Amino acid sequence: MTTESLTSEQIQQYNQDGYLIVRNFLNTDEVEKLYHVAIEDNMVSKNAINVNDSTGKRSKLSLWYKPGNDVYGLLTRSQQLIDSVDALLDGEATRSVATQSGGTVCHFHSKLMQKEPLVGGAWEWHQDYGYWYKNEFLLPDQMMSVMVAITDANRENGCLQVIKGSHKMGRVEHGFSGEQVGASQRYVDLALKTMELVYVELKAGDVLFFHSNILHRSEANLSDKPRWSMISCYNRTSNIGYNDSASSMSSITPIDVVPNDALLTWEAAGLSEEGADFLAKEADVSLK
Ligand SMILES: O=C(O)CCC(=O)C(=O)O
Ligand SMILES: [Fe+2]
Repeated sequence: MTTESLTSEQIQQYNQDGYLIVRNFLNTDEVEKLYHVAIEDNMVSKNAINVNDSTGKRSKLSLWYKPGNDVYGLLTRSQQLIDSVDALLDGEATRSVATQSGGTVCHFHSKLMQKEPLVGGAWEWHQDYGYWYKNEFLLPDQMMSVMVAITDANRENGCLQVIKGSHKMGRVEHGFSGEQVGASQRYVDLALKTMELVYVELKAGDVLFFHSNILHRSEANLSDKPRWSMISCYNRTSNIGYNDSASSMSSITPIDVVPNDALLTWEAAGLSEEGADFLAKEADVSLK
């Protein structure tokens, strides 16, 4: 794992663009471990939810709230990742206020996104805060997502696309689009008149940090290569989700941080039955 702190230029770039890519965040051994555990993880497949796109293509995802002692948990709780998130959340102006009010970094949820070759479906344009608003979190600047590429992600296998700078629009209206909830097409079209659409191509081990209000989507995976990634979402203790249904209250529970080498050196396998509180599709207000 990289041990370099984010620079002030990187923080500025995140605040300006709404996202930041850190290349080679994980080294080859770490990615290999993550990949092998993930593809053989019975708990991941057992708890996978299928989400259809508007053309009937199907994506699989497994979502849990409380980060555990499994490989994913050790990564999401690693000092390096938490320090990076801590440096990016809030923006400079409100940082000291958030810290004073106990704004420690918390883990909202993580999901393993499994976009299989040829069948892996698209995700409509949306803001993650478009969903999280329904959970009644009030402060979008205190929420973000971190995508860890477990396999390479590129145009061919349906990498993430973002509209650069769109987080500055604030929350956009969302409505149903097939089984998914998507942002108002009108506002997406208007954003694209002046803002750049960026294909976020990642190599396995690269990490993308993105603001809860950035508009993003991805296309179907029409290639013969899988596109697997883990998305971990973070919050601060100072931002209460008044309608957050997760019983673990992980979104306002400070993270039990682990050293960077835990992922490689601690004995850790896949998800376990006890502890991990998986999302059942019918339980989540934001998917309804
Ligand atoms: O994995 C993707 O392509 C996008 C998924 C996403 O944006 C989400 O689950 O919120
Ligand atoms: Fe998203």
